[in-house]
Amino acid sequence: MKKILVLHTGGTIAMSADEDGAVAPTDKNPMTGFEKLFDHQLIIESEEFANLPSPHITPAVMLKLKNRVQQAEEAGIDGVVVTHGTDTLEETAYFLDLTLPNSIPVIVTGAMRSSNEIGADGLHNLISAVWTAASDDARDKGVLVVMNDEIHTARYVTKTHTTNVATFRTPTFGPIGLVSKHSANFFQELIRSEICNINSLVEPVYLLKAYAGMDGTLFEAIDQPTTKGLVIEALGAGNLPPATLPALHALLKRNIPIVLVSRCFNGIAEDVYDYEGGGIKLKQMGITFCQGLNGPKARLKLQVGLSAGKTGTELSDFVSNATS
Ligand SMILES: NC(=O)C[C@H](N)C(=O)O
Repeated sequence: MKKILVLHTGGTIAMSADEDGAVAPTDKNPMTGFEKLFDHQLIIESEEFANLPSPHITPAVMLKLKNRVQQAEEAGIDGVVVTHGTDTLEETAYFLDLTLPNSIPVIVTGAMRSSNEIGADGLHNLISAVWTAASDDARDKGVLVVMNDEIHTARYVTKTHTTNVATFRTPTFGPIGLVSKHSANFFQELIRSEICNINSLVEPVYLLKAYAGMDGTLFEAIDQPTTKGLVIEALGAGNLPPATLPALHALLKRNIPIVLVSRCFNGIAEDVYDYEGGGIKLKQMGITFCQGLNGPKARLKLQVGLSAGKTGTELSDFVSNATS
């Protein structure tokens, strides 16, 4: 019998809709009390993380969650399920993936429909997540996201649709496994990356999205003594409007690390174009290209690297690739 800890943090999975269809957190989490569904597992539930809509989840909460999962493995727990709102689910899952040194399965799940809506998906996702957390095949695979019968890696999964239950997708190569009635089935594995077992957070690290006609105004606005880092979702393969460059030079002059990803849904950022604001020029300025992550995850990777005390080349090597 496996001991599975279910950490409830909130989100639509723990919400209900009123007669007008307005969705809000409930007084009693509707996802608790299902231990009887898992006669072969010992389910331990915890609501210590309150009942937060995931737009209220911060990196500080993610760090507490990381410490709680680490404590659970040291206490002999065989697997952990985290129920979470889907708006920031991929960020919490990736933060845990970057910072958890343990090998037990850690599965993050949620729901796109609240608990009392027709076709509610929360309980099905919770059951799938528990079966995956209890699977020996889910060990040493990093943090996983289980939604809609699919198993995705925290590193690459992203929310692609505002309401659809199939919203979580992994661009390019898809899920690494599928959940059938009572088992988790894997058909891919990730190249594991460095783990930073941090216990504090460096902040603030900003994220800005580039757009046609962008100038330096927003970059000047974050050029503050407190700023610790910046990630830019750049145009195409990794290019920026020329009007942004003076403000970026000013940030780099103050040794503020700047990391660049593409705002494109698929593909990777690389220094291809040799014109003013092109990727080759940006790399020559000292901007680090991050391959394989979206903007929010690259921001977390930069923040975790800084929080682990990385600087200079060590930091740029750490953030330059999803697998580094
Ligand atoms: N489906 C969800 O959970 C969305 C909700 N707004 C949340 O992230 O808390």
